[in-house]
Order: sequence, then C-alpha cells, then structure tokens
Amino acid sequence: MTNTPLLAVDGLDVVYPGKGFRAKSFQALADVSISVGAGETLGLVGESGSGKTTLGRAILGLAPVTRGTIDFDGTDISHARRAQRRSLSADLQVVFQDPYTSLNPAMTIGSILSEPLAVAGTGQKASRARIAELLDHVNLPRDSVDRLPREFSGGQRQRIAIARALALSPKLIVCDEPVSALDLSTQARILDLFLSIQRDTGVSYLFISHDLDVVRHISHRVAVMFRGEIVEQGEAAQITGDPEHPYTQRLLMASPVTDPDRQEERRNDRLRLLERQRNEDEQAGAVA
Ligand SMILES: Nc1ncnc2c1ncn2[C@@H]1O[C@H](COP(=O)(O)OP(=O)(O)OP(=O)(O)O)[C@@H](O)[C@H]1O
Repeated sequence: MTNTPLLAVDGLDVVYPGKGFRAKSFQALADVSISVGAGETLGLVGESGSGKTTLGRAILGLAPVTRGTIDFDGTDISHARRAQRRSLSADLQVVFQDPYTSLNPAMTIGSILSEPLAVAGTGQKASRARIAELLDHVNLPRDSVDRLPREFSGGQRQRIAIARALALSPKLIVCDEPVSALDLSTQARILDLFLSIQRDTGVSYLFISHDLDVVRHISHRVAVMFRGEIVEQGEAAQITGDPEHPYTQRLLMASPVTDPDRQEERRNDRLRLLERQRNEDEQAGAVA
C-alpha cells in the first residue's frame, strides 16, 4: 500500500434530474469525499437508499456529477467523455451484485472473457493464454470456456464476473454488493478470493455492502454513508467495532451477525457500545 491515493473523490454532489413534467430533481450525494490507496480496500457501508451505488456509478461515469472532482490515477475523470472512459476501462472495472444478470446468458464463458481482451487489441493466441490464466486465478476449470453461464452456480458465476473484471489487470475494481446474492459459505469463499487476488495483483477495491461483517472482513478502511453523505470514515476495526457516529452505532446494533465465528466478537462490540452510551447519558444528565 502507498500513501498516494489511486482514487480521490472530493466534494462530490450527484443530483438526478427530475423525469416528466414538474417532477422534482433528487440530490443523491452531497459533498462526498473519499479516497482509496493503491492496494487498499475501502468499504462503503450504509442502508439501502443511502447512495452507495450512486457513488460507485459516478466513479464509473454512469451517474451525473453535479459538483466536485473524481481523481483517478492523477486525472480528473468526473466529466470524462466516452473515448476517455473507454481507455479507462482497462484500469477501472466493476463487479455487480447479481451474477445471474451481469453475464450475457447467450455467450460462452470463453466469449465473455475474451470480449475485454479483444477491445484492448489482444491477439487470439495471447487471449487464449490469458483466459486460461484468469480461470486458474478464480479457481474454475479451464474447460469452462465452452460452457454457458446457466451451467454454473451463483458463486461460480461471480467467479466468472471477477475473472472478466480482472482480464486487463485493472488498478481499481468497484465491487457493488458482490456477495449479497450468495449464501453464507459461498460469500466467505468469494471474499477470500477477493483477498487473495488483492495479495497477488495489488488491485484496489471500493467495496460496497450493507453488511458490516462483510465490510469488516474485507476492508482496510471503511466509510459510512447516510442519506447521501459520508458521516464517518476510518480504520475498519474501529468503524465496524467501536463507531463514533450515532448512525453507525445504530447500524451496528441492528445488523444481523451473519458469520457464526464473529458472534462473540459482535456481542462484545454491542455491550461496549451500550456501556458507552450509558456513560454518555449519565454525563449528559449530570451536566443538565
Ligand atoms: N437514476 C435515478 N434517478 C433518480 N433517483 C435515483 C436514481 N438512482 C438512484 N436514485 C435515488 O438515489 C438514492 C440513492 O440510491 P442508491 O441506489 O445509490 O442507494 P444505495 O445505498 O446503493 O441503495 P441499495 O443498497 O438499495 O442499492 C435513492 O433514494 C434512489 O431512489
């Protein structure tokens, strides 16, 4: 990890224009600032509708930037045009939540993986070699190339989506709830895959999730989003275990403990939080 951020979002506003006659516009992000270093994972956590996906989409050029900058690898890409976006796609990739809809059902795995390589001008022989390497990397058999997405389980499809994102060795992958559609044991295996890929390649992740346990497992740092604003950010263990902001505290108290190995740890976090809230209430009472 280096100190120079690979991605620096500064003072970002996103306002969705109203649709139809008299429909109101909607401000989905207000003054959002985050950064992701090379080889780092920033977890982005928050309730449904808080604006997490909108931030990911703004970085990918899919949501309108009204104000602020998005610096990626030294260039402001907040208003990048199509040609610049295309050249960025080698370095900036995405993995979506739903492995059932994110892969074209009519294309073989070989065609899905060769698409980004062909766009980048990779020759057929080099492309075949790269595809074999990618399948090894995500632990899928090499003969997967001739099969269709429907022949794979949800976890395997997410491995294919990850392989596709890795094809051109990106610097940053925006991961938008990439394990939410998977069962618990598959979630754990895919999270481990994300971690081992990062160890091997040094790729950075902006990892979007509503699940504090998932975010704690995968992230170096965590940012918490509430109603379109970042209300708190810091080291993953601190934000997910001993948060300062009342909203994050509520998230911690309300979130289900998905990982059985973490139940004890989470119980202790909650007890510590309750203790702190009681002390703060007592102090407030003493002052009043
Ligand atoms: N294209 C759009 N036009 C208008 N409003 C939108 C659009 N996309 C999202 N929104 C609104 O912006 C807000 C933030 O949505 P967003 O999908 O970014 O939240 P989220 O935290 O990712 O939620 P979820 O976890 O449910 O996907 C919501 O109120 C949503 O209705």
